[in-house]
Amino acid sequence: MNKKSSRVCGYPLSIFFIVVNEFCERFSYYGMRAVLVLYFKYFLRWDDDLATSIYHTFVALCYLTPILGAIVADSWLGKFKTIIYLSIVYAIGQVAMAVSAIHDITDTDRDGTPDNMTFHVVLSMVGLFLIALGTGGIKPCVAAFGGDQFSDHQDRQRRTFFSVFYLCINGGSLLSTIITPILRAQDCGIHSQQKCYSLAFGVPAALMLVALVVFIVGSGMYYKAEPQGNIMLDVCKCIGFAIKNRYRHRSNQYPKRQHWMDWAEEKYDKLLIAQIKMVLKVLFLYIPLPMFWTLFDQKGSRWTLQATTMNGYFGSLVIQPDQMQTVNPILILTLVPIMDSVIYPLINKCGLNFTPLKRMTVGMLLAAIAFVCAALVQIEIDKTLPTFPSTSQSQLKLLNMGSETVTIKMPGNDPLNLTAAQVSGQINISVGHPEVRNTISLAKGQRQTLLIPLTITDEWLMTDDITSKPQEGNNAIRFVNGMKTAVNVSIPAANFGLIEPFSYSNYSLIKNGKVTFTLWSGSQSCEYSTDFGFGSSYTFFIPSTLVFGPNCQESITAAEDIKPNSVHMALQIPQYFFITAGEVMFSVTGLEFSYSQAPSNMKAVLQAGWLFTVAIGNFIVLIVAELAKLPKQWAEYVLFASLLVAVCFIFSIMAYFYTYIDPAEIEAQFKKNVNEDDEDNKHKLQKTERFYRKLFSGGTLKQYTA
Ligand SMILES: CC(C)C[C@H](NC(=O)[C@@H](N)CC(C)C)C(=O)O
Repeated sequence: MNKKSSRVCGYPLSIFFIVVNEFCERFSYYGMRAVLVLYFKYFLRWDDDLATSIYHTFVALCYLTPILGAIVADSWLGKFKTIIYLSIVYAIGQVAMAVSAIHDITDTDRDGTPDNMTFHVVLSMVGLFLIALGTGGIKPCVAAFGGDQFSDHQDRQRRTFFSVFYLCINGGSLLSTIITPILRAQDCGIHSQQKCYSLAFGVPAALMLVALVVFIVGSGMYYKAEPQGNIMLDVCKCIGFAIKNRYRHRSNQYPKRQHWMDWAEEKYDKLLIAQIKMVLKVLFLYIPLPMFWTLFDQKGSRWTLQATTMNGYFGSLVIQPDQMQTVNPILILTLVPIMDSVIYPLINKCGLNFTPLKRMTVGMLLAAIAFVCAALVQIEIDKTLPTFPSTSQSQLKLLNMGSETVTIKMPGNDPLNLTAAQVSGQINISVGHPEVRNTISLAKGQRQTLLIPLTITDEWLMTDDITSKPQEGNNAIRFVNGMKTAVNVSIPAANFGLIEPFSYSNYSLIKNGKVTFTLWSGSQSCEYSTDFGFGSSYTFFIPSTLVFGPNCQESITAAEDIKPNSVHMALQIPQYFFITAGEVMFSVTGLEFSYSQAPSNMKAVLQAGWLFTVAIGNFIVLIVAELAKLPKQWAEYVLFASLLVAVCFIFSIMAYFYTYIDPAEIEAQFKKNVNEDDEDNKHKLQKTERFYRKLFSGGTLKQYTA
């Protein structure tokens, strides 16, 4: 094999183009993904369920298409051409997404909304399909192509390459997940200014083109392994023949063979059989691995939801719940160099042989620890959550809208004095109590507020209050108007509308931070400013005594229906730390392991097998979450952690019996022996065969040194 491209510090120069390509491609992918759900929801106007389902289907597809790309690369086009062609498909997909997000194209009435939504939906779905084909298709090829650039003796350099490759993945994704949401938030358009999704998709499209150009520029420097015919078809036929032949010779009269694949020997090349054995051995080892990804991929779902129930104020910096996910790539950028240059060498110095499979096992355990941390944080959060009424209970609040003190006697409760404009705390009442006055009807499982009018003999009003934490860390706000005139309340982001006298508005969701409400009654106005945290709910009461003017703020009463989140988001950092440390040990190692243990003609196929474990992991999340349906979130985290520990135990046993191989060495031996036909070499061939028979039945070929 001639792999003599120009070298810098012992590394082939060609890998520079490959890692830059990966950086740009991951920027493109994660940047587009960061705004995808919002595009579905706010541009295509889909509901939450549809948006989430299509999003997850897209992500799952991105991890299924690697198999397609790998087969094309290993059997037909070779990795280089596959990367070029699929990158073009990918870039077209990104451009289609950017064009689909230009509202002006179909906005014939120029009101800012597209008039032919079908056009935008179809174009974006075609775009997403092409992107899934492209990103998934090239993924196993780029990693394997990078590995191909190293000579067989450059194990150490190749390991460093996979670490740098992983750094580029995370550098690109980190940058894009910060940048594209900012681009989306800009206003742009020809006839009307709207949120700029076209720019948020356009920049990733441009980066994909850059990735393609960079990859082509390096063309003259790459080592390009030629595909060796339709290898996947040969593999399938060979396996099929071995199974059939074994079945035909099932009777005891036929001598047993070392490995069931040896039953293909009558028809197939010994080298191919040996290569299939190598692949099957690794694929067998992959069986427990999806469980790691099951936990890992919950960062983007469960953990982000957990963050929405937490307080994101870091001093003057406010972190939004979904921004917590960037902790993962940030930690990757710091942990990969630390592991490579400090931790692993230190472990080595201690005389421990920290083999790839041991690293992966430890990575799994770290992920399980991360979920135990998540469960502990959840228990803390649960302590701070309001107690909502059970199905046989009602909760009632009283708000005295009058200017006199009233005394309220409730069955089973002490008399309660409420001064003017005062709101009581929650009162728990068992519904169906015989003494409850029939003038108010309490609803089971509900929180309600009884608005006591200015004149006590007037009709009493009951409001239905919020019975769950507002979603996504928002604050649910409403106004009660105790004045004799209607009041209009607005803020730049929401309008509560005109609130009639002795009436109340619906809840509006408001983001955290300082908000100034403007109250209008006729030509008179009043400004009311307040600071919101995350996940609270308030009822603001406008009393009959309100005097519009500069000091009006003091007359308004804020009744806290749900406390703002108090458990700090920083408490999620340990779980992010453990899952990322686990990822470095598991994923970076697995990437390199999949390359190093694959036969030369199936490198991309094994990379695809590795990525397939990610796809399966994502499906397991859906299945376990559906089946388990645990009432407490912390219990679900503990369940996932326990499942991973169990799987990790099985994996460690499988790993114990795994023998590391050097595929290049095995292949070289077979090729050499097949080419020589004298007696001596026939003898050698037999010796080699005996050697590999021993190997595939569990002997030790290569002592792995980290
Ligand atoms: C499944 C992984 C091999 C995918 C890998 N992801 C990461 O490296 C993450 N740490 C990135 C983060 C932004 C989620 C990838 O190739 O994207």
